[in-house]
Amino acid sequence: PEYTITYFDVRGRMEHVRLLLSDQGQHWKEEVVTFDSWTQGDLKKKAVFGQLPGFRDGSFSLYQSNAILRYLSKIYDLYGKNAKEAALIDMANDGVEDMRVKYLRFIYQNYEDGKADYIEKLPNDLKAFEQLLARNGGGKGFIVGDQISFADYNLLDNLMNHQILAPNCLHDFPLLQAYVARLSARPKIKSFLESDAHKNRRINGNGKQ
Ligand SMILES: N[C@@H](CCC(=O)N[C@@H](CS(=O)(=O)O)C(=O)NCC(=O)O)C(=O)O
Repeated sequence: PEYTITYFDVRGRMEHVRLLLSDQGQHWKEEVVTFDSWTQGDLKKKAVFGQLPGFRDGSFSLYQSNAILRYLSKIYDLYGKNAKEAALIDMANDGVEDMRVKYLRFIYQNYEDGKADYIEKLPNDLKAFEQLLARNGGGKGFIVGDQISFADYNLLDNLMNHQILAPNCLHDFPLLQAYVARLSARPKIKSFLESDAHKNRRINGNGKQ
């Protein structure tokens, strides 16, 4: 397949898709959009919702990061084994999306003044994922079922971003701590995380993390 990611030079809302593609042994092209070309060119007008990321699979074009994630999950069998598992995966992914929206609002609108409060309140959100993991076979595997799903890549990226913001944020969540270590040690994920492409890409457009 000919995959292309069209996005700003950030991890942002696409690093979990990059984790998924890497873990599934896939390659992709990066079409990096600068803020100038975004405001002066016609990319914004062409984007369905006037926003990035965009994703192309050959001539097939898609926007909305969670739609991109779900599209790929159907190609690589990352959506659980049945309707119930798929629904639980959707529930977990929607929970990650809620955390992401909160994180992005904090990063872009209230970083300096809101940092202490955001970090203090973090356990309230993390606890939900610790409990979700615990309910799935004692939390030694994936967030739902006994195979990796697209929600795992999203949760992993989200947790790693929060460990950069607050290095000890998983201190009281042993299952999540082991989960991050376990998933980031998967060989293809490990080499992606060690790549310059990943390491040199900022998490957020304003450089705050
Ligand atoms: N729901 C969309 C949100 C996309 C979005 O907010 N994109 C931002 C960039 S980022 O927050 O994803 O980094 C954007 O295009 N901003 C520029 C603009 O809105 O003109 C998704 O999940 O893809």
